[in-house]
Amino acid sequence: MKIYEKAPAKINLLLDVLRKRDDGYHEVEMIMTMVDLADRLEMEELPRDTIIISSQVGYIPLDEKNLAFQAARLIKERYDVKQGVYIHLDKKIPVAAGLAGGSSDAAAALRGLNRLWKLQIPEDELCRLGAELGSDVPFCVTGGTAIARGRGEKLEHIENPPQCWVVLAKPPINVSTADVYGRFRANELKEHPSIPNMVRALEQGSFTDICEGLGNVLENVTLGLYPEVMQLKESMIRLGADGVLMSGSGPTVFGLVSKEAKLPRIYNGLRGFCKEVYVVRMLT
Ligand SMILES: C[C@](O)(CO)[C@H](O)COP(=O)(O)OP(=O)(O)OC[C@H]1O[C@@H](n2ccc(N)nc2=O)[C@H](O)[C@@H]1O
Ligand SMILES: Nc1ncnc2c1ncn2[C@@H]1O[C@H](COP(=O)(O)OP(=O)(O)OP(=O)(O)O)[C@@H](O)[C@H]1O
Repeated sequence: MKIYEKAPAKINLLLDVLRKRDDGYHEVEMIMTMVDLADRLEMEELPRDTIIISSQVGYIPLDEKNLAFQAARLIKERYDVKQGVYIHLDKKIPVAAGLAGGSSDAAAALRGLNRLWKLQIPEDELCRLGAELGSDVPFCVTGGTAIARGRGEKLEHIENPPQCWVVLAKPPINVSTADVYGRFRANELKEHPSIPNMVRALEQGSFTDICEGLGNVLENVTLGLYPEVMQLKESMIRLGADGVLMSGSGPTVFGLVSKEAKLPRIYNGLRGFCKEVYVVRMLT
């Protein structure tokens, strides 16, 4: 039997860092949501005790470094599954982009293998397993729109956020999340973005307030390292996006746009100097 799972990309509407923890991770407060740019996983049971990963792209690891491989290995170990699995990753999400592509693949593998092997693992347990694989994986297991605290694993969902267009632009640089967090200095922060304001804006469906409330304290680190990310932000604003922010540790910049009629100008303007531009919808 073959099963399929979608693995959508996430964006951070808000990312705040509270402090560095003793375990080396940072205590964060974020608001994340999914967009309809997605990888697709095809999973097929193998009679042998083995995990095989393939993909149509050549620039991601296909061995135990792949997060989908790690998800399959974890579920096999914890639930004593003797069968193996073949997972094909149809990659559409740009890699090392701040869009949680690998994390979403891992989450989709957890959801899919739970179905394939009829394990009936409840969602909160899948999230706990996901947290062992990466900080963004629990959110990717549940999807939707959520506040994420702790390392990213403590989730509180926000119901019925409004829909809007999202333009994503990824400059041709790869950013290491560990490096960005490593360079972040909490004591140099002058302002924190407001979680309550953003939650209110989402709950009330106020697009203007959502755009005003966008904030990511990691932006300054990445912008300092890569001026082209700043240029991309400025271009998106100039071309008419209503709210613009870097996602995660970057380098992808997203623009929220309420009116469809604005999209061609923004897309064409960005494509003039940035190869990877996507027009997507927020997944609500
Ligand atoms: C930047 C975000 O993507 C925003 O959603 C996440 O905070 C990072 O999520 P992720 O890529 O799943 O992160 P992980 O794979 O768990 O960690 C990668 C590295 O980022 C740093 N890291 C990550 C999460 C966190 N709360 N504090 C950290 O300091 C750590 O150095 C860690 O070694
Ligand atoms: N299934 C996968 N898809 C893409 N990259 C993967 C995968 N598994 C492991 N990786 C590795 O993870 C690294 C980070 O890729 P990913 O696309 O997940 O980053 P990201 O979008 O910045 O994630 P985040 O937003 O969670 O920090 C890549 O350099 C790649 O080598």
